Amino acid sequence: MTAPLPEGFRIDGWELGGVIGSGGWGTVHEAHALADGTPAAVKVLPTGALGPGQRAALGELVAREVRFSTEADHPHLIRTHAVCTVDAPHLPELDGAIALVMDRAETSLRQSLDEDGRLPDPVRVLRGVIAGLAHMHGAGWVHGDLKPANVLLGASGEVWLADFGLATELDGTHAHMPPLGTLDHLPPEWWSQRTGADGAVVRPTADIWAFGVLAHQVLTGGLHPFPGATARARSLAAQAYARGTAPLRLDAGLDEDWRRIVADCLAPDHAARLKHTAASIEARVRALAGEKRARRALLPAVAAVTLAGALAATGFTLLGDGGEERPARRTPASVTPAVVTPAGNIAEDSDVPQALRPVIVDAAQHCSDAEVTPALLAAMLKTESGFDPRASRRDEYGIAMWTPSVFRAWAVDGDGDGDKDYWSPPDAISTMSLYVCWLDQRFKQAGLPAADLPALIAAGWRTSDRTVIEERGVPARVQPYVDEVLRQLAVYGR
Ligand SMILES: Nc1ncnc2c1ncn2[C@@H]1O[C@H](COP(=O)(O)OP(=O)(O)OP(=O)(O)O)[C@@H](O)[C@H]1O
Repeated sequence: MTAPLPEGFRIDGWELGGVIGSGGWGTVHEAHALADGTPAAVKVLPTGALGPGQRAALGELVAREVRFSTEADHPHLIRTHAVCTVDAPHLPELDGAIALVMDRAETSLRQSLDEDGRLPDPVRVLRGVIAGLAHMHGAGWVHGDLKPANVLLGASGEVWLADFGLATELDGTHAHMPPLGTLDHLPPEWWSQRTGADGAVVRPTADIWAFGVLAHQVLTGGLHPFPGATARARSLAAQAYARGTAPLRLDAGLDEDWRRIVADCLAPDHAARLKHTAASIEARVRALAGEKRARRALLPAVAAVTLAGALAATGFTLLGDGGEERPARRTPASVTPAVVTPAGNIAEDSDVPQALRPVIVDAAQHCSDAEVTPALLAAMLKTESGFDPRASRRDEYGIAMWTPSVFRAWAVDGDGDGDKDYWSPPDAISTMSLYVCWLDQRFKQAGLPAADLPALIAAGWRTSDRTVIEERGVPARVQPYVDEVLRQLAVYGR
């Protein structure tokens, strides 16, 4: 094994700290940006000692990782910020090595399960994992190596999928990948597939199987769903189950809802698993997490209002005639007596239309970062459009005033009608939540002051993540907008 680069070594604009760990291809270091101290992790992949075949394989892995990471920005996918070449003529083994500069995680899910067994909030972690996976599949990618070691956990509670070396773009309904992967998370059909020159066929249903195994592990403090002392034995048990010669025996500690989700993910073959997409599993996990959270926080009746009811009550209908929606003006929300507002929920006596509240609460729950609350989303919507789904201004449209090109890059189908549309409040608000969640994480990673995050998020929404990070605060030109959001936030979140 090559000795690591020394602490203090500089690669382009980054200075290395201590070693975090090593994998099959290289070593991961702590690091920070010389310009502003932004923490990062740098994966150093030496190429010197590799034979030509290995070097080509490594080049391929890096190219996939980088291409994926630049194309698939998402709050639950780790980002590669830069790819550099190590310039160290005095260290021949490392000279010319590839260095990937990434978001820095605190630990991995593997490590947390090994050290702590049961996680404090396993469902939140699973929500992050399935949201990242749903985004990948939606963007036409398969992860191909989903396992606890490839789920990284950030210092502020971020949940990131990592290691996209095996991520492969879907080619129609499946893609090919080299036969690597990890025994413990490979679907049973993998063993009967032919591996031609292109490698094994990998389909989204393989990730769904892997999520089923991972969810079982996370919910049971690390137990694999199939018995066996070794990965080989467990995979044989999974194959026996898939052939129908052994039943699926999930841990007795799983509650009924989770038991159903895990069993669906572990449907015995590709065809049976096909009907459970990452998006449908994500919706079930979110509903489960939302229900439990709502019960815990004793939310008012909003959580029970259905989306359809909410839409009908706003006068917003989704019509099939040429895809045109015809929203009607809402009647003002009726004022109800003030109640104690759980932190971040919307004050009952505020002017946020009642019918929009479940939509906003649901969208905020999609983000696991504490700053993205229903009250913050409501304050931004009020400031943007006064909650008017038909609002427009230059090239910004709808209740969240989305610029179409930006919306397209992030779009979420919040109302589940198969279309992503900024005129639809659930789509516009869910997408807003996803985007501000990402802004929040960017600003935390950049080390901006935690107390300023709501203001910074509002500023980032009006400008960009880069502008706010470069200015290390709210740019003067959007200060009036930010002040208004904060004023509304104080009213809604009190
Ligand atoms: N961005 C990151 N931030 C913090 N720690 C990281 C980051 N990426 C990887 N690590 C940690 O560094 C160690 C090595 O990771 P690496 O991805 O190189 O290998 P691996 O995933 O353990 O194995 P392999 O990639 O060979 O399957 C692991 O402990 C991993 O949790």
